[in-house]
Parts: sequence; C-alpha cells; structure tokens
Amino acid sequence: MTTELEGQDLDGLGEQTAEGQTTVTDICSDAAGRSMASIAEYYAGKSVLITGATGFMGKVLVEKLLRSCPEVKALYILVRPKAGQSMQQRVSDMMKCKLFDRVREDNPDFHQKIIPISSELMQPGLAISPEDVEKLTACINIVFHCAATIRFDEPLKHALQLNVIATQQLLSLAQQMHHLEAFIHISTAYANCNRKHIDEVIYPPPVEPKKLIESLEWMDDGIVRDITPRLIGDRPNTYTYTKALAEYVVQQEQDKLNIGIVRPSIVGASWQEPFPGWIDNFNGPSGVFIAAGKGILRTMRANNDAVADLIPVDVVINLTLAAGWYTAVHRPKTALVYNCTTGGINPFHWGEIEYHVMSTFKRNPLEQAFRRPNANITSNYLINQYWILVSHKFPALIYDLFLRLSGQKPQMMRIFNRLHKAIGLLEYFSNQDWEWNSENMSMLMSQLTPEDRKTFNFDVRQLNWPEYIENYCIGTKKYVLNEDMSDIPAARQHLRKLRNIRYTFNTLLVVFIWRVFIARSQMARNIWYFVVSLCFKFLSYFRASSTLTN
Ligand SMILES: CCCCCCCCCCCCCCCC(=O)SCCNC(=O)CCNC(=O)[C@H](O)C(C)(C)COP(=O)(O)OP(=O)(O)OC[C@H]1O[C@@H](n2cnc3c(N)ncnc32)[C@H](O)[C@@H]1OP(=O)(O)O
Ligand SMILES: NC(=O)C1=CN([C@@H]2O[C@H](COP(=O)(O)OP(=O)(O)OC[C@H]3O[C@@H](n4cnc5c(N)ncnc54)[C@H](OP(=O)(O)O)[C@@H]3O)[C@@H](O)[C@H]2O)C=CC1
Repeated sequence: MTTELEGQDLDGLGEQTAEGQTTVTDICSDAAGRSMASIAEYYAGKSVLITGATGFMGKVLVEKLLRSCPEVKALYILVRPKAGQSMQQRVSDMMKCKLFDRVREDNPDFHQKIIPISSELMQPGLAISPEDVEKLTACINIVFHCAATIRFDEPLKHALQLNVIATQQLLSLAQQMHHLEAFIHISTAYANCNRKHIDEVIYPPPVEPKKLIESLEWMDDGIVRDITPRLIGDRPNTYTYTKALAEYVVQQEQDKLNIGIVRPSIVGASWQEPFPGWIDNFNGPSGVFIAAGKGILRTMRANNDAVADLIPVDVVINLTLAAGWYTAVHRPKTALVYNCTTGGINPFHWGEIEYHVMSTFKRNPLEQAFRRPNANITSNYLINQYWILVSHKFPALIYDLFLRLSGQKPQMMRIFNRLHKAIGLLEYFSNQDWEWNSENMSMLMSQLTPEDRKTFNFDVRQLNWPEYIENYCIGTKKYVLNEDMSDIPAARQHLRKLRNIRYTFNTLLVVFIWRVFIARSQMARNIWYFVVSLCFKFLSYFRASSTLTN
C-alpha cells in the first residue's frame, strides 16, 4: 500500500521511494521512527489558540476538540466584545449553544478549559494586553487561525486589515511563542478562483501585500473604492482577493514556523457531528435554501450541470485537526496546503441540489412561507430576468399593495432587493466549476490510524448527498430559523391555503384577461360562445344519460 503523496517536500516523513511515494511503514511513526501518537493523544496536554472561535467553523472546532480530544489542556480563544455584549457574556452564550450538548453531557465542566482572551483583530497588536501576550507566548502549542471577514461586499481596506494585516500580526505573535508546534491557517478553495485548475500550492500573489498595504494607507475610502475593481482584477470580490494575499503572507513565515493551510470550498451544515444538519448562519447556500424554502426565491442564475462543491463543516474541522497533528508531528519543510473539497472525489451538481432542496421543503415546510416552495435555477440570463419580473417583482408589488391597503408598512420589495443583492454576489460561484487537486487530503487520510479515520472522518466518498441535503435543509429550519418540527402539520396547512389562494387568483386572472379580450374581439367572442355552448350541451347530455340509467 502506498499513499497518494507524490513529490511533496516533506521533512521527517520517513523514507520516500524513488517516485517520492511514502510507504506504509512510515505511517504512525515520526521522523525518528518512534511510534506516533493518535490525534487525541497528540492534543492531550496541549494548549491551543483559536481565532474566530465565535464564528461558524470556530465553534465546531472548539466543540470537536473538547469532545474528541478530552485531554486537551486549554483552549485560548481570541474574542472581542460585540453588539453591546462583553467578551464573557459572548463566551457564556456560546457555550450554552445546542452544538455543545454532547460535550456538556460528557463533561459538564468543559467550560473550564475555555480561556477567553480579549482581542480585536483590527487593532495594532491585535489589542491583546501585555499580560495576555506573555501568557500566550509561554504556553501555546498550536494555533488555528479561523477569523476573517467572509463578506463578499467588504470594502477592500477593511478586508485587507482583517484578512491580511491581522494574519501578519498573528504570525508575529506566533513567532514569539516558545512552544509552538504548528500554525494552521484557514483559507478558502476560492482564493485562486481566477484559475480553473487549482493545485495544492501557494500561487504568486496578485500584488505584493506589503506594497498594497503601504499604498492603501494614505488613500481615502473613496479612492480605494474606485480602484478596487482594477486591483481585484479577475477575482469576483475583495474576500477571495485578500484570502489569496493572506496565503502568501503565511507562506513567507514557513522557514520560521510549521505551517499548514486548509482550503475548504463552500462550507455547509454538519454531516454527522456532533449531530447531522448543524448550521447557524445565512452564508453561502444556506440563505439561498431558506429563501427558496420560504417560497421567496423562485429563480436564480446557476448552472444545473456545474459541480456544487459543498463540504460539510465537520469534515473541514476533522481535516483541520488532523492537519494540526500532522504539521506538528511531521514538521514538513514547507507549508502544506490541503484543498478540502468534494467535487473531484464525490461530485454533486447544482441541479441535483435544487431538486433535493425543493423536495425536502415540500415534505418539511418552513413556517409562514410567502409562497409554495418552487425555485428553479437557470444559467440563461434572460430567462432568469423574466422569472425575476414575473415571480419575484410582480408578487412583491401585489403583496406590498395589499399591505398598504390594510394599513401596514410595505416590506416585500425591500426583502427582494436584499435577496437580489445577495444572490447576485453568489452567482459567480454557482455558474462555473473548478477542479481542485486534493492529493494532500488523501495523503493525510492515509497517515491516520484506522481509529482516527473514524473519529476524525474526512472521507467524503462516504457522503450520501440526498441524505446530507435533506439534513442540511432541516438544519436550517431547526437551528437557523429556530422552528419547531412539531409545527410541520400547521406549515403544511399553510401551504395548502397558499395553493388555494393561487388557484383562486389564477382563475380570476384568466377570467379577467378573457373578459377584456372578449370585449375587444369578435372572433374571441365567437370562440367563447362556442366553448360555452359545447359545455352546456355536454352537461345536458350527461344529465339526460344519468336520468336514463336511474
Ligand atoms: C434551491 C436553489 C439551489 C441553488 C443554490 C445555489 C447557491 C450558490 C451558493 C454559492 C456560494 C458560494 C460561496 C463561496 C465560498 C466561500 O468562500 S464561503 C464564504 C461565504 N461568504 C458568504 O456567503 C458571505 C456572503 N454574504 C455577504 O457578503 C453579505 O451578507 C451580503 C449578502 C452582501 C448581505 O449583506 P447585508 O445586506 O449587509 O446583510 P447582512 O448584514 O449580512 O445581513 C442582514 C440580515 O440578513 C440576513 N441574511 C444575510 N444573508 C442572507 C441571505 N442570503 N438570505 C436571507 N437572509 C440573509 C442576516 O442574517 C441578517 O439578519 P439580521 O441580523 O439583520 O436579523
Ligand atoms: N463559511 C464558509 O463557507 C467558508 C469559510 N472559509 C474560511 O473559514 C474561516 C471561518 O469562516 P466562518 O466560520 O464561516 O466565518 P464567520 O463569519 O462565521 O466567523 C468569523 C470569525 O472571525 C471573527 N472576527 C471577525 N472579525 C473580527 C475582528 N475584527 N476581531 C476579532 N475577531 C473577528 C468573528 O468574531 P465575531 O463573532 O466577534 O464577529 C468570528 O468568530 C474564515 O477564515 C473563512 O475565510 C473558507 C471557505 C468557506
């Protein structure tokens, strides 16, 4: 048996064959040939620093570490006060979250392992107090850098500050850490979405980050806004652009730190852990699914046959933890990049997603839907525009008119405008596909013990897409919208009411159009009288024959 690792520049990976392949004897032994710890054994007694722990992926990372590596010493998380909540309040709210139910069951005192550190990543020195810096530099063994702005419409200066400059500052802090064994950076598979084929390498940056940072420093926001399209070039937004720059910044430190870069594609709800369907936000496809389930979204520009490269969040986190273990134990000479994607291994397409999303929401409707769920995707711009007019704007106008007439504030058009802005930003990703090389993901899997392969499963070949999408949609209902599954009969009843309203409305519309038409055309009148007399004759015949048989 050989791993799929070929031509990687790895130090301490044991012997490589002439072809650069790693043999099975290397598995589970480190550079010195010592028998190697499993992932949970490795994390035992370790202090871990996590940025972005309050975010979607960060929370799942914290949960998994606590649940599957119960001997981990401490999780230091960088948190800022936000929306009138103190850091402590935010962390205690986070720990009450349903996501942590399983950990809570196993260890009710799990919160003792979480040590919040006040930090605002946009500030110089990450706004970490000198005492906290001292604490972190003395004890941290592994860093997971998840924090970022993932908004597609973020002004360039802000995205640069958070995704690039904060990463640089974190790297500087990491270099002061006396016992650091690995630095894992979470990037995105779309950092290089201006390429069709993406290897597990760090491509030259679109611009030298240092020069860009210096130039933007003196420019006011207006100038930066004007030059942003020129700067980002063939990338669709400031997010992918700054994530590409961040990768380069991280790579610059590979001589001083043991670095791993994880590049997930479109991160979706959990597949298996801690339970299927966990999701807590509207980002990426989740908002689209919800809008379709509520009957608001009826059309979207997406290619039915393009690969929908969704990846469950638990898969990404399992791979991230495995990458942390591997980086610390094997210490690759250069930063290893892991394209964490599904398309090349177990592809599924947007057309199939549409089918399963619709089918799930018809069986498990969302509460108070605007219309019956019936979304269709098309790659044709004109067809999409037609349906936007007929199925989005026209019903919104009618509904707003109804709201106005009943003395309420119109709101539907506003909702649709926001929806159109959001899906407009996503369409770049739903209309084309990319090919990602994921050899390092396979290599990493082959390095795990059979037990770890189960506990930290990231083998997406086993993913059953229809089942996953169903759990994903139900997850948006339960955990994003906080709807109760016991209310499904009422939601079904509501859909039946909407269907009756639609039938009545359509009938009235046809009669109205026909009346207008008849009033203006003799031929239409003749056809109308002919049809009516035919119906009349048929009814008389039917009545007569039923009287005879009686
Ligand atoms: C059946 C069909 C199948 C086909 C299906 C194709 C799917 C095709 C997906 C491709 C997906 C690619 C993904 C790339 C892969 C990464 O790299 S992942 C990184 C992903 N990043 C994102 O998805 C971020 C995109 N979002 C944004 O940039 C901003 O949220 C937007 C869309 C510009 C909106 O900005 P905004 O108007 O300022 O709104 P924002 O402050 O974000 O939110 C306001 C409110 O709306 C809610 N909201 C936000 N987004 C939405 C939404 N989409 N819907 C509803 N509500 C929303 C928020 O929760 C918030 O609620 P409140 O807190 O006010 O109660
Ligand atoms: N979601 C996805 O589909 C994908 C995500 N990724 C990458 O994964 C990582 C995590 O993404 P995800 O969890 O979805 O993102 P979220 O938006 O859910 O979380 C972002 C995290 O970063 C923190 N953060 C943002 N700004 C600051 C700041 N100024 N100071 C301190 N903390 C800050 C947030 O903290 P706070 O709660 O205080 O706002 C939050 O914890 C990112 O690096 C992203 O690029 C990659 C591919 C796809």
